[in-house]
Amino acid sequence: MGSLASERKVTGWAARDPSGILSPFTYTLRTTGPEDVVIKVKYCGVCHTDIHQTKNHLGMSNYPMVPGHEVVGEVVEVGSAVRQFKVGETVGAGVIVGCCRECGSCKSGDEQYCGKKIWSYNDVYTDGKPTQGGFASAMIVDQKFVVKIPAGLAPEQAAPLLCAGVTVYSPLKHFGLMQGGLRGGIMGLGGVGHMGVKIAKAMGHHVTVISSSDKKRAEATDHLGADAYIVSSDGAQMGAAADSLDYIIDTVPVFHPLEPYLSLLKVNGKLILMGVINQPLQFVTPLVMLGRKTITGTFIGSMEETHEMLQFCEKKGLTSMIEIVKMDQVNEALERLERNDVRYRFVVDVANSNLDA
Ligand SMILES: NC(=O)C1=CN([C@@H]2O[C@H](COP(=O)(O)OP(=O)(O)OC[C@H]3O[C@@H](n4cnc5c(N)ncnc54)[C@H](OP(=O)(O)O)[C@@H]3O)[C@@H](O)[C@H]2O)C=CC1
Ligand SMILES: O=C/C=C/c1ccc(O)c(O)c1
Ligand SMILES: [Zn+2]
Ligand SMILES: [Zn+2]
Repeated sequence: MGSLASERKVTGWAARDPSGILSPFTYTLRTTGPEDVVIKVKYCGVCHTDIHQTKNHLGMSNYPMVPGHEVVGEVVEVGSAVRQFKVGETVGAGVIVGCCRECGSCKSGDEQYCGKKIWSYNDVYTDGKPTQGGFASAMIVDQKFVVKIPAGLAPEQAAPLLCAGVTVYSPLKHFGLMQGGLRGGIMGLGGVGHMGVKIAKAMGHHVTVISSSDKKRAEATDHLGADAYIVSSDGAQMGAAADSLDYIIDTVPVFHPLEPYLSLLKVNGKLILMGVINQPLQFVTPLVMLGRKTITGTFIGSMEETHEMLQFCEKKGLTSMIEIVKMDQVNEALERLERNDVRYRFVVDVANSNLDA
């Protein structure tokens, strides 16, 4: 690591084009500013968004791009104005690393909805340099976007919580869906979905998994604690669950009809969209009007919610179900993730990887 005065040279694994294939890439991090925390990356979760971004699914990708926004590591240096973090502590960083601090969202503590937010990768920082993510030996992050990892959470377990975990926790809190006894549906049992089951169960909800196949039924009920499991293509199972759910967390990353799932909601039920889908979805309006139902979206969570969620997970003993890989296996991991072949989150063991391989 360089000194406070110099820029740091780091190695990450970057996509170079929409093939999304990652390879070693060396670049420099900015000189540590007063508010900056320098993080030696230990682990980084692999989110489906990493695929959307590296493969340019949204048409806004810039290359070379080092993905990764479920970052856990060790503080190796802090700027002169940093008081809440100390060298040696285990910390995390997530999807955004900057905001305007002036707008309504920033002032109300919902900085993730800031119109001038800065993404942890595939964006441009205030110094004009590209932001690069956590598939790298180090990151430098403004202290506002760094969070302490509770001692009761293993670092590799905590990594997926920095995106998948807070993405579920935030809407449940915001929409007043944290009280026990609610009946929730989790659509898409993947990285976000499996944390949805765990967090909703820990809140005392009856949880139904809605999956595209029967393959995950046993794990969903026996390992994750789901109370029910529906295969979305099975009309009888879907019909039997009509008008039964207070909310559905929809994590499906591809185009899909909404009407079958709106029919599962009770009156006043909420369909909470999380999947990044760059095609219009549709529904006939009576399905929403005649049950006063809500279709809404949600985006990660605030740093305050991230802190709260980590405390909640530690208190409830929640862990993510992960498959740890080294960086030279990351391209295979991304392929498997895209093929829905992971239970349920890949986590890259960055610190023990040979990044120059
Ligand atoms: N809004 C936000 O803030 C966030 C959004 N995201 C987005 O949410 C989505 C899910 O992310 P993540 O959980 O990491 O992804 P995963 O790939 O881990 O999980 C997605 C799940 O959706 C289901 N699925 C996958 N492909 C299909 C398909 N072709 N048809 C039907 N169902 C399918 C599978 O569940 P099953 O096998 O049960 O059908 C799969 O496990 C992504 O689009 C991601 O970009 C992620 C984090 C934050
Ligand atoms: O995985 C975290 C980010 C999700 C995300 C949500 C919406 C959007 O337009 C994105 O580009 C990413
Ligand atoms: Zn993510
Ligand atoms: Zn703002």
